[in-house]
Amino acid sequence: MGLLVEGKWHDQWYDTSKSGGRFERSESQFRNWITANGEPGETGVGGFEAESGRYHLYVSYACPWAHRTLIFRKLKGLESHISYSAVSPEMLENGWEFGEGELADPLFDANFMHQIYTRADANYSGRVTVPVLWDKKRNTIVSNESADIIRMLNSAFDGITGNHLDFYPESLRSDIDAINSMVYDKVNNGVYKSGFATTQDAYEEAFDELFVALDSLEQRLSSQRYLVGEQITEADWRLFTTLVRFDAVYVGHFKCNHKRIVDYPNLWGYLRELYQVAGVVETVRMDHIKTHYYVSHDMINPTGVVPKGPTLDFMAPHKRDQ
Ligand SMILES: N[C@@H](CCC(=O)N[C@@H](CS)C(=O)NCC(=O)O)C(=O)O
Repeated sequence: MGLLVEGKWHDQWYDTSKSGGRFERSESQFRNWITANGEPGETGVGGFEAESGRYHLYVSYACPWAHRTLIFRKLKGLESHISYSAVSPEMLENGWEFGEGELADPLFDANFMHQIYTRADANYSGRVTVPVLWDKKRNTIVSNESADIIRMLNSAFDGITGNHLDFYPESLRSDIDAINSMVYDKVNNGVYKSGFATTQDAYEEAFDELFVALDSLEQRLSSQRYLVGEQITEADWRLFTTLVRFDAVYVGHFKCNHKRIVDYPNLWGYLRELYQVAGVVETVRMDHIKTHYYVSHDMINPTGVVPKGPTLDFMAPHKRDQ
């Protein structure tokens, strides 16, 4: 694990010394926006129009942020329009790396993800994260922010695909934004704040906030089917990718062990329902998920031994429609 400083790779773990042992996530730096006709999008930069075959998505199957983008590519019918490839699950001294066969880099045959970043910006300083949405025409990174990428995929290509499913409908936007910001801080990022904390206080603070949030989501899902009512929105997919990793990884590896998702009847049924949505199961690679976390974070798990369990029956009937 490491980062680029003015285009040079440095192998170093997150620095929590100035934040009282707290893990602080850095902001994504590539924030361009694809729109139907290339007009500037939400972040104000134009010139990236939706075109079939122009863009490539680099993901890790292990990563919950990248996983969101794979789900949107699938549900929005973009498979023949946006190519994708996955990196190896182990993230070691060179950061994310490409592998053999389906884990190779199909565009440049690069060895490491940091080489994709320096192709876009030879002097880039910052973390080398996935997902990355690459523009084959302008030879640069459109975006390395999953929250932005799923918004683009939600609408920019509708004229090409004819798929008008809308996971961010106008009338629900303020509710979606509100739940997203709580879920991001306490749950999506909350599990990382718990797992990467280097002091007892920082860990307990993140842990307590995480389970207060999960309790409130459990409550919410007792009276409504999805996070903002009766239709699946972006907010549900953003929560899903954390929930699906929770019992297999976050409970043990990130010490989020007050309760498992299977102990919450509503969250567990909801998780199974989302998992069973057509197309989603192919985006979930539990082998990559477990290997990535347990092997890559050697300051948390120095032996790199990957636990065999737990057994999770995501296909059991969810009965959320009753
Ligand atoms: N805000 C980014 C976060 C992406 C992110 O942190 N990805 C992790 C993998 S789960 C990563 O690549 N970490 C490498 C690092 O921090 O050096 C997004 O949502 O796209």
